[in-house]
Amino acid sequence: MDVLSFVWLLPALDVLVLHLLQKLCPLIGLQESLFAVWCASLVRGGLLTYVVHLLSGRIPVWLRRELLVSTAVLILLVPCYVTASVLAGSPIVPECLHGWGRWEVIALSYVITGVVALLWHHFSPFGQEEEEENSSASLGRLFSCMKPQLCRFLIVGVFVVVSCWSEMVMPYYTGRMTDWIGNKEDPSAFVSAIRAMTIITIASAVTECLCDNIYYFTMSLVHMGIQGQVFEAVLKQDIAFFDTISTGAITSRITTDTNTMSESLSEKLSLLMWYFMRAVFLYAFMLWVSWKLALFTLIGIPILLVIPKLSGTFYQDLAVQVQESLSKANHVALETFSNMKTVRSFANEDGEASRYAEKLQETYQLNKKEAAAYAGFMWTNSFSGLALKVCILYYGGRLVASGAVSGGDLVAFVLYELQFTTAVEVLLRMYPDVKGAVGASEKIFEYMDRKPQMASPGTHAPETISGHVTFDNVTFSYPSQPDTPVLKDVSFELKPGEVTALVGPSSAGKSSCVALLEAFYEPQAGRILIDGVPLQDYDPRYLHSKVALVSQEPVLFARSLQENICYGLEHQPVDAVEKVAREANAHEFIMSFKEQYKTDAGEKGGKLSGGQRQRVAIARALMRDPQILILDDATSSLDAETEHLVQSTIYSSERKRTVLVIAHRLSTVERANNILVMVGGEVREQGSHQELLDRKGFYHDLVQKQLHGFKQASADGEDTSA
Ligand SMILES: Nc1ncnc2c1ncn2[C@@H]1O[C@H](COP(=O)(O)OP(=O)(O)OP(=O)(O)O)[C@@H](O)[C@H]1O
Repeated sequence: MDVLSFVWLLPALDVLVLHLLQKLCPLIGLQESLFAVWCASLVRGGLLTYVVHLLSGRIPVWLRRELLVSTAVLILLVPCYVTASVLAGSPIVPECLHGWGRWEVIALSYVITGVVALLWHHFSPFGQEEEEENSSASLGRLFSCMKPQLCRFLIVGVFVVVSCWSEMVMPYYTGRMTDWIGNKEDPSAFVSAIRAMTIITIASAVTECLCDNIYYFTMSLVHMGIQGQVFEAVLKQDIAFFDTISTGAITSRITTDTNTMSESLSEKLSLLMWYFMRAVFLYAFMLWVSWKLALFTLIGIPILLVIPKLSGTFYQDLAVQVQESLSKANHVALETFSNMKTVRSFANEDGEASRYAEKLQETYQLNKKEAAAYAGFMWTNSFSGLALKVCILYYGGRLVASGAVSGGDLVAFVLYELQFTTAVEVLLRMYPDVKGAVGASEKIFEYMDRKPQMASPGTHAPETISGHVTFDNVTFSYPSQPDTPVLKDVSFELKPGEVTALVGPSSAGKSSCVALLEAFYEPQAGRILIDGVPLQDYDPRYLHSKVALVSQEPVLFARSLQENICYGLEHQPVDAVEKVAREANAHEFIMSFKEQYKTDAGEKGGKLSGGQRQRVAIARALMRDPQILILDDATSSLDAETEHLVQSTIYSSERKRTVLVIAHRLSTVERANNILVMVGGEVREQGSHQELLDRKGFYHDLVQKQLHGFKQASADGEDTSA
């Protein structure tokens, strides 16, 4: 069934239901009463809503939503009109009462509904079906995060009910006192009312205090849980994720977004709970005092409900935009502070300051819009609330004049009503905030739900591996640049007990081979095997305990040197730490520090020189006693003598490990068992140093160029000294 035929089917069904009801009502004795109108309308509405839901799988979500709104308007038009005129004192007009069975009334109600539907379609911000689904999904997720604290929330709920009930009886006693002042028939009534009010006030204050205490404590537990979960989820992501999303955006998500969400939730949810309970109790008391006035109040409530729904979504969108804009500003600040030396050396403090100011300006513009949306929402809310109060006073005055209610009842009702509209207003005012929190949570759950793009991790973890690595026709491009292959049909082997060197010009793809061997990415074609088993079949933890990498720019953590060397390994004996530090030729300089192995490395190892950082990083890799050791230009910052010492350790080690060395300084790799020459993402040559020199190919050219470069540099040096 197409959308159009469905839209026609609904009115046809409606007219049929109306005719049936018109015939049925007199048969079952429902005539000329308000009750009959409401019963018939509820049956009609129920049937239409059921049909919309029944066929909802075949129509778009937006149409279902709009049909439901139209159905609500359609079925409420006549009963609301009849009720309002009856409450205003007009007698029941049978024609009017049965209006929903007359053609012209049906036609008129359809015209009004059509106009409302059109206005709704154009001005309702609920255009995006996905958004709505996301919102409710996020809300569901938020509640599921609170589930573990269900018991505490139940206790809070009980306290809320007790406290609200205590508050509710106050206006009742005030009303009784008004009657006592008017009549003075029962002198003890005043004293007992005052006594009851005192006891109830104390009880209410105590329960409220207890409730708030438990609630805020529970919410901080929920916050802690969510923050921990997001952090864990981010840590599990593949490296491509960190390539595409800035560190600023990630940290903002973990800190700012979770804070915004928890703050708004803990504060607003508490208010929501209190005021909702209050509204329920207040309305019950209002019904008890005067059902007519209570019904009259209820008619005005839908007006108060529609406004926040409209502005709430607008506000939510703005809240998301503000969060994004803030995260961009954070990113600029983070990038600047983490590269402070570069900024200073280029004297670009002003440039960075204006870049930051630019981002803040964007946030400010959005904040202005957000504030305007909030102010508009508040204004419409207060205005509609005020209008409702005036109408109630007018109608209440007429009821007192006719003797339907006493003066004391009217006072009690007005007191209840004042509190009730305040409660509804607060509930509605919080709606955008809760929506804002849901907006922030959507982004958080996006991270929590994000599945790493790589194939699910393997489980292969043999007791030992020999470390035979095979690159078998590997083709690879980075996920951020899928159309630019950086490795093309690359094949080579790394044998246990041998040192293999990877050389070639810059951007040849050497580090990309390392990234693949570290399983940071997966190749688009070909396979990488260790001891004949595909890399992705290995358990990632096991793999990283067997394969260790010292990268081009090793990053140390702002912890002691000992902690840095033992990174990822717990409780290592001091002897073992010193042994690997000696092998990496780091022991001597570490001992020269006042605090020796306890010396703090500074942020990113900033308190050490480049060469010292590299040696600590080599020690860190050796500490794991890896079967496969990768040194990606890891000795580039060392002086010739230190580099020679470090290399001696690696080349002459008794441990028969597989070593892959990447180096720009070709003198470093002369002793390697096998040298692979990479150019433009392909392996062009391989062999020993001598074999490659004899071949007079790329390697020979590279060596010649470096030799020439050195000679030129020394000649320049001599000239200058002369
Ligand atoms: N994370 C990344 N995302 C996208 N492209 C990348 C990424 N890392 C490297 N590349 C690109 O891959 C190509 C090969 O880079 P790679 O780092 O493997 O070269 P290299 O031979 O190690 O160079 P160098 O000797 O200068 O370190 C380059 O063109 C580079 O721009």
